[in-house]
Amino acid sequence: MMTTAKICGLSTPETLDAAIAGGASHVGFVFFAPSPRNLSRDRAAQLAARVPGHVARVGVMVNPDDALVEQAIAAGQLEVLQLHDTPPARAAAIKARSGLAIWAAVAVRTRADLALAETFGGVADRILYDAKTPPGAALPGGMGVRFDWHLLDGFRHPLPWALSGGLDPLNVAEAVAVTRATLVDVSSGVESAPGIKDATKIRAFLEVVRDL
Ligand SMILES: O=C(O)c1ccccc1NCC(=O)[C@H](O)[C@H](O)COP(=O)(O)O
Repeated sequence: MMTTAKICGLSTPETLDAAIAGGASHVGFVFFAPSPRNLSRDRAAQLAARVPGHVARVGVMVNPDDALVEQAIAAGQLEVLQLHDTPPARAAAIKARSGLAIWAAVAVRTRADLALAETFGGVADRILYDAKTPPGAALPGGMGVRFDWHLLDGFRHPLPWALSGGLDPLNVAEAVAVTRATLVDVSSGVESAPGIKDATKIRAFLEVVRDL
């Protein structure tokens, strides 16, 4: 079983380059104004131009309107749209309009939360199981919160999926051993402060994933 990694919330050329050189399969660009990782269109375009063809550009958005989706796709040369807090019908409309692959984030705290994944059948191309952030939190993701990976034990995944939420270089091997995830996603766990990616931590994370 081979596992690949998405490094999310990149905002500088240096850390983007570290993710690419380290073997990331996907890089994530955040388009959500309250996030410390939010990208301007100019910055997204600058970063997108550095990404080689074998690495997929993922745009991360929170129930976006059509204007934001269009601007983000154009600026970030996006190939995948990762949608948080976006109902299935709206995700379907975004997919129909954009023609891009859709990853639906499913926020998990309890096993009951997994039921949401089923509702994206026929709509999403992948489910991203992410940890549910605390009530009232500013962000629905990217907060370094993890969920009990054993909640996925025996769950019949309705779609291809990825594991996210509170991963870091020290716990990702155990997370994959428990869940058998073939794609993992990280943001805070490779940062030195919220929104500040750390190239050394990115390399460390990707080295662990490569050696799994
Ligand atoms: O990262 C953000 O700032 C963000 C903002 C709004 C919606 C989603 C966001 N991040 C989504 C991601 O893909 C993160 O990588 C994922 O939630 C895991 O984050 P972390 O637990 O910090 O590794």
